[in-house]
Amino acid sequence: MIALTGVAAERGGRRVLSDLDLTLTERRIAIVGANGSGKSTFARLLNGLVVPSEGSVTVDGFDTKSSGKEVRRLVGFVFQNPDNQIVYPTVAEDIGFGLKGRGLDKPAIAARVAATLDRFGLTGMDDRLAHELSGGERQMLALAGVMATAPRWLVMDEPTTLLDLRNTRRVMDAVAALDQHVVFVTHDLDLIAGFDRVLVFEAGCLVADAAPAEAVAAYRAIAG
Ligand SMILES: Nc1ncnc2c1ncn2[C@@H]1O[C@H](COP(=O)(O)OP(=O)(O)OP(=O)(O)O)[C@@H](O)[C@H]1O
Repeated sequence: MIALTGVAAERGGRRVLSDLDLTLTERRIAIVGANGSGKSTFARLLNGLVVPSEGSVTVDGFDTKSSGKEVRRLVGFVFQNPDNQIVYPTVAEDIGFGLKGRGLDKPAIAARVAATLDRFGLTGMDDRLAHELSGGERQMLALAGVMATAPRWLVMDEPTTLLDLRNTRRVMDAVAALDQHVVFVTHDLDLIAGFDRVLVFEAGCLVADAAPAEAVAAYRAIAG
């Protein structure tokens, strides 16, 4: 469970989110709202990339302020642009990187990398240079790299924005197959129809928190 208690957050010294009191337990949670409404900031609060200026955020009891390391193991984060998280030249090295420091020996890392490539449709791409992959392949690599570390929660910040229809479908199919809890930030309202819960942000406030049909109607009403 992720719990936000009396949370406010600042970016660049300015308050951009206020009055957040909610618990997240569902498996598929979407975050929608206008540009600048605070969606990315909310997503970043969940894994400690941003810590609250007021209140607290806890993940399974670990506070993001005082237990950042534990929180980042529990909550994986996928950025809009995969280039922000692919750090190693080849596909296999990049996935292996995230597994270092977890008490796995070399053969165990190799086995986990191979299984992950398989699972995300990247089989045989081990030695491909990440920067030579297509945008869709790079986003799958970013997702695979995070999932290889087996987080309990996955936060995705507009992961399909740079993708064409086919690759968007590919990412959404991969997400649908995950056992993990997923928090998914998007402007594409078609993608979230089957989600359990949708949070709507407007000007730094949570203004609707409901099932998709009701939340999307509230969002459309606000957007005019
Ligand atoms: N690093 C930063 N420094 C200063 N201000 C920031 C920073 N990041 C975000 N902000 C500001 O915080 C507010 C909320 O931004 P945030 O990125 O959370 O919104 P968003 O809803 O994700 O927007 P978008 O849909 O455009 O991605 C905006 O006013 C933005 O300008």
